[in-house]
Amino acid sequence: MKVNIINTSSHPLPAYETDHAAGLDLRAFIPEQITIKPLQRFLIPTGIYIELPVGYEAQVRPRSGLAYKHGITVLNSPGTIDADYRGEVKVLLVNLSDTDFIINNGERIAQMVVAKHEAITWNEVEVLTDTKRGQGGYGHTGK
Ligand SMILES: O=c1ccn([C@H]2C[C@H](O)[C@@H](COP(=O)(O)OP(=O)(O)OP(=O)(O)O)O2)c(=O)[nH]1
Ligand SMILES: [Mg+2]
Repeated sequence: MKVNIINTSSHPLPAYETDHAAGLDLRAFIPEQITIKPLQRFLIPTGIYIELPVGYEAQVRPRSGLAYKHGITVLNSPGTIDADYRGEVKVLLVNLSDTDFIINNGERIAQMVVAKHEAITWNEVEVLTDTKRGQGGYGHTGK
């Protein structure tokens, strides 16, 4: 599927890094570098603008390596890019480690998965159908 994109950054377009990867890696488009201090959050520009087909969304997800090695994750994970959004794609990173983390311009900071979604309409009723689980949740089935 072809998706319209404007790239105002000086970096390559978001890309699948392996043949069958689900996520397109997003690169930081920042002046030089930034430092994210412990527990600090940072909204990082990518310099890209996309136009998703109606019925699709893009999810902004963490990169596992950054999370595992440095405690860097996407605070609002998964971030949601709506099909009608025309602004710059931005990545909200947070540093959950106890040390500063430096991000350089052009570094791959997150990944974006494009997915189909349903648009529903509500059928408002008085009673919902019965199930074995019923209203049990939040650990209802045990540890
Ligand atoms: O990680 C993200 C999440 C969102 N967005 C953009 C695209 C999305 O379509 C828009 C709104 O996001 P969302 O609906 O999650 O935020 P909101 O706080 O509900 O804002 P709004 O009132 O604009 O919907 O912000 C990003 O660039 N990156
Ligand atoms: Mg919203």
